[in-house]
Amino acid sequence: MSAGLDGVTVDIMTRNRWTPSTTRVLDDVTLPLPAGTVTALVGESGCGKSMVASVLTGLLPPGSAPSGRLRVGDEAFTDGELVGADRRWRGLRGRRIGAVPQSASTSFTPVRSVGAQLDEVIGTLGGSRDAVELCRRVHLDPAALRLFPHELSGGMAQRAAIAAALAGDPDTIVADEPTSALDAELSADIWELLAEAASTGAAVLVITHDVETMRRGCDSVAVMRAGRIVDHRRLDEIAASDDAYVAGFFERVP
Ligand SMILES: Nc1ncnc2c1ncn2[C@@H]1O[C@H](COP(=O)(O)OP(=O)(O)OP(=O)(O)O)[C@@H](O)[C@H]1O
Ligand code: NI
Repeated sequence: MSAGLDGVTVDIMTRNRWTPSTTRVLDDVTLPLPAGTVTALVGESGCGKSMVASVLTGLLPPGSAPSGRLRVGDEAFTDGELVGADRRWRGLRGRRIGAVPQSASTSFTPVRSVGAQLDEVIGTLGGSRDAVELCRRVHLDPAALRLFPHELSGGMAQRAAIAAALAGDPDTIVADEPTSALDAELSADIWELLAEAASTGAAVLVITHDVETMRRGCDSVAVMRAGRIVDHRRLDEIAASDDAYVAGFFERVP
């Protein structure tokens, strides 16, 4: 099932001493996420990439005033419904939309084994696969289920976090910088894993700074600047852009 943002603008009300002011963090963002593909989202720090993830997961911060439309499969959320208070969000998160956090360490509590925590997620979401099957899907040795989060390597922890995101069999997957803590080889593995999830029909969005290994698993790249999508094309096309801001992200891509 495909997903996508359509003309989404988000203003956040902030209070500076006594003067309320509004910051536009997303400006008319249209980002289609077709089923079966991986879309990468790049852009300078603070340009709004994580806000796009917040829109997709219904987790915009308090004080957000959104407009526009989000589509997830056959569900559509318009304007105020985008803040995530809508009851439909509860059925969506985890089941239709899986989120992979930036740091795997934020997905797991240190006090219980990885297996116990995965079982809990599967139970809550009514997932059809058990923890061992999920491990196989993310190429994680099921022996890791007996371990505590601090006993996993960075790459293993990120695989376990992806396993948790896949537990409810979501058809849209949003990963915010899933490879930022990993070396190039492990990053490439994670991209391949996300591409594998897409090959089973999921729409995958990966927010990243990792242009060197993204070629291992991405179908198109969207570039953001100051809350707007300024370009969105295939990696080979966009890397050859004449625009200095856009091309700047791909300088080190051989
Ligand atoms: N809770 C919040 N309240 C008000 N403004 C916020 C809030 N969270 C983020 N912002 C603002 O929204 C803008 C976009 O932030 P966002 O986190 O989406 O950037 P980003 O592109 O993900 O950056 P990075 O690469 O550093 O993660 C920034 O200007 C930030 O200051
Ligand atoms: Ni971010």
